[in-house]
Amino acid sequence: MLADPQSLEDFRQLLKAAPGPDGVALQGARDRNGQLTKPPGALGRLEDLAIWYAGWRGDPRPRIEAPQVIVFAGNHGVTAQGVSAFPAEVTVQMVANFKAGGAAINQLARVAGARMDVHALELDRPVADFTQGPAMSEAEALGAIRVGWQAVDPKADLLVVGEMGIGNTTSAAAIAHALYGGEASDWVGRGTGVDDAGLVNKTRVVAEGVARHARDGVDGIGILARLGGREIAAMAGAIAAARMLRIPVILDGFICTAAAACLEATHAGALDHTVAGHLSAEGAHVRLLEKLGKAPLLSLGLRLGEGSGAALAINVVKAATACHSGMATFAEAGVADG
Ligand SMILES: O=C(O)c1ccc[n+]([C@@H]2O[C@H](COP(=O)([O-])O)[C@@H](O)[C@H]2O)c1
Ligand SMILES: Cc1cc2nc[nH]c2cc1C
Repeated sequence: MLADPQSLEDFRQLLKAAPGPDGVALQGARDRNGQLTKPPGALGRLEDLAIWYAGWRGDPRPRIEAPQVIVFAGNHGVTAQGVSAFPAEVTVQMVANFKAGGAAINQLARVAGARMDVHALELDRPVADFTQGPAMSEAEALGAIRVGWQAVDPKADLLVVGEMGIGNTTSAAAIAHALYGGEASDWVGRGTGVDDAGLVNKTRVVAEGVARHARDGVDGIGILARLGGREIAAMAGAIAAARMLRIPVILDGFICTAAAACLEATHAGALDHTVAGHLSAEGAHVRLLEKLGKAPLLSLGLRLGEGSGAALAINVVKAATACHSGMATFAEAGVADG
């Protein structure tokens, strides 16, 4: 069994000591890719995806049979500042909807052939409003990271982490601003649909939070605790646990990517086992992905969260490995290889 992080410092050390891809499997997959019945490079990014996946799984001819989607939910004290177009009660109501199978992510997980788990994190106890103090104490952040860590099925062969949390685009914008600087307005978007006045207010809230919490010596994990939320910390924990288990991860939208960015800021390379599933319509997602050097697989104008864009991208990664592992080589098919 994968040992839990015992403290935030332990979590930092685990990130640093995490395994890389299997070099032999990577080379085997590259060699196989060069022999498949297609002009070199003709499957575009599907080829890179299949090789990347093979390296992390340690298998030059892998199959995807057990994808897992995990949705984490959390509530945010910063909603008291009027930063969302929807009331905070929607978080608990949507959790009931996930459990009843009625949300978009239930349908998308089913289409992708993925198992889906839902973890609601202390919804009756929102994290603190970060304009007033740290969103979470170290102990609270660790607790949420551990929920995410333990939620990953060691037998899964592909992972999507998604979230539900009214107010969490404010938290994600504050994380991005704290990690990458610029102006607060560079990172703030409309979330569930705030109007122009709402956007101005949200920008002020993000600027205040970052001015209060982003100081020299506060790393990605420190930022995660001070400006994040339980569902955001849980996503970070799950992404890190997947790395220990060599399970490739597909990142979802703006909030999921902000959670992931906290890991990369703490230890460069911590996201090498991840791909960006899609580009969210939340304005700053494109900037965040650029900072991480990740090109999204899909761009469909989604801005839902829940893991929806990443769940759609499971089908793309599955298609990439199906081609890679199922296609005949030139020699097997008796096709002239130019
Ligand atoms: O994934 C995204 O890029 C995304 C963009 C905008 C909104 N959301 C979802 O909307 C909620 C947060 O929006 P807000 O306006 O309450 O901060 C939260 O439940 C997210 O899952 C998600
Ligand atoms: C209805 C609703 C569903 C969501 N799913 C993820 N974020 C959401 C926000 C709202 C408001």
